[in-house]
Amino acid sequence: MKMELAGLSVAEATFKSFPLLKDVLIIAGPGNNGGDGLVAARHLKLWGYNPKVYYPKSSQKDLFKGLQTQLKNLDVEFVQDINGFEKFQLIIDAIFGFSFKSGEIREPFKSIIEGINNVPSIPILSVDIPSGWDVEKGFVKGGIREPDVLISLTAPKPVANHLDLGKTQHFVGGRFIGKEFAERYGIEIYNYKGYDQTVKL
Ligand SMILES: NC(=O)C1=CN([C@@H]2O[C@H](COP(=O)(O)OP(=O)(O)OC[C@H]3O[C@@H](n4cnc5c(N)ncnc54)[C@H](OP(=O)(O)O)[C@@H]3O)[C@@H](O)[C@H]2O)[C@@H](O)CC1
Repeated sequence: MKMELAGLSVAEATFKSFPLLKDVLIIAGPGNNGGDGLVAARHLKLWGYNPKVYYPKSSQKDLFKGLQTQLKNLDVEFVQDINGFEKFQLIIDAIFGFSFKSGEIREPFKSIIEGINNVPSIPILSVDIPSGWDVEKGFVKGGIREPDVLISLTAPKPVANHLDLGKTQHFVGGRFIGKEFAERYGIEIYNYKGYDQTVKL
């Protein structure tokens, strides 16, 4: 359930930030961060975007197989490589989230991030953590370039304190947590408007 709502938050932040950039490449990593990307791809497709998904290390868990089936049923294309980034208007970075372990980034993700960094003209929306950044300390060499948008899920992580807020728009999508959970873990409940799943900080 959380992945569904988190993925919806990712799609909503995309729509709020980039309503006109319909040709989106979603790069999904091997864990739940990638799952958020798959869910976001589905919503974006239904909202009139033209998402394509690159999912080089797909999970064999039933939940993830189901997410892929849903996308295929909606004619969302899974690309087999990402040569020619230039044809996309926007990259959604759903490669690594809060379980990323700093240090050497293993392939194929090392080369994927290098490829993204080599095309600075395409904006990036990062899901929860800019991929390759240290979850506590922020950017480290080899990490993805500073994203244009970060959507923090559940609550902002320490990495968000290292963003250049002159460049990066920061959203949070955590409407799916209950009051009791928030109080227990000291999580701020933001002022979500109407039926919005996200709020811009
Ligand atoms: N739980 C919740 O409440 C919620 C969670 N949510 C979402 O889940 C995300 C966390 O998901 P997660 O824990 O599945 O892990 P995630 O960050 O996707 O990546 C793990 C993968 O990365 C890999 N890997 C690691 N280091 C690596 C390296 N150096 N180089 C290469 N690979 C490396 C690692 O590989 P392994 O070590 O297993 O070989 C593993 O396969 C979170 O950020 C948010 O988006 C939201 O939906 C809201 C509610």
